[in-house]
Amino acid sequence: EGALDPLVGSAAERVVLSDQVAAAKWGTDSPIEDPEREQEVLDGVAARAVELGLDPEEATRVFRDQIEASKLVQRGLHARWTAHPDEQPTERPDLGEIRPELDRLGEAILVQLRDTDELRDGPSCTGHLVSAYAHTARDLDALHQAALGRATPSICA
Ligand SMILES: C=C(O[C@@H]1C=C(C(=O)O)C=C[C@H]1O)C(=O)O
Repeated sequence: EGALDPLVGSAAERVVLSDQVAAAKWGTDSPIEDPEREQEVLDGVAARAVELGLDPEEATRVFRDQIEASKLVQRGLHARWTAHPDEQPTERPDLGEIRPELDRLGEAILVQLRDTDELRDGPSCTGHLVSAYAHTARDLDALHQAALGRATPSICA
């Protein structure tokens, strides 16, 4: 397993969990983009980054990309469900139960950022990142591959 595989794997899990977010919001008034929740996520990330000895600005940059990737999945799925009503979700998960799962993955991502801090600062980062992306993306469909691509560029400093 490559050095960045766990980190990119957690980013992929967050992208896949965004399917549940998309289903929770489908057919409701809840918009895909919720700036207040985004700010909460980013404030929490910055505070936790300091505790872990990470640069809070770097950690925040990584999470802005995680958030954009999640919205990419949600927009992609809502477009798919509009075009193909037979694929619409039949059950609506509770957003209040999914957000703690997103927070749990966020913690994993932060710990993995800490564990890879030195490697990510060095010249081998891009190679490790491409390799981790390739391993991880194999298991994803095109939408989630695109989202993982959106989630990962900020990983190398
Ligand atoms: C995932 C959500 O959708 C969007 C993406 C967010 C994220 O990735 O953390 C946060 C708020 C929303 O803009 C959500 O509403 O929880």
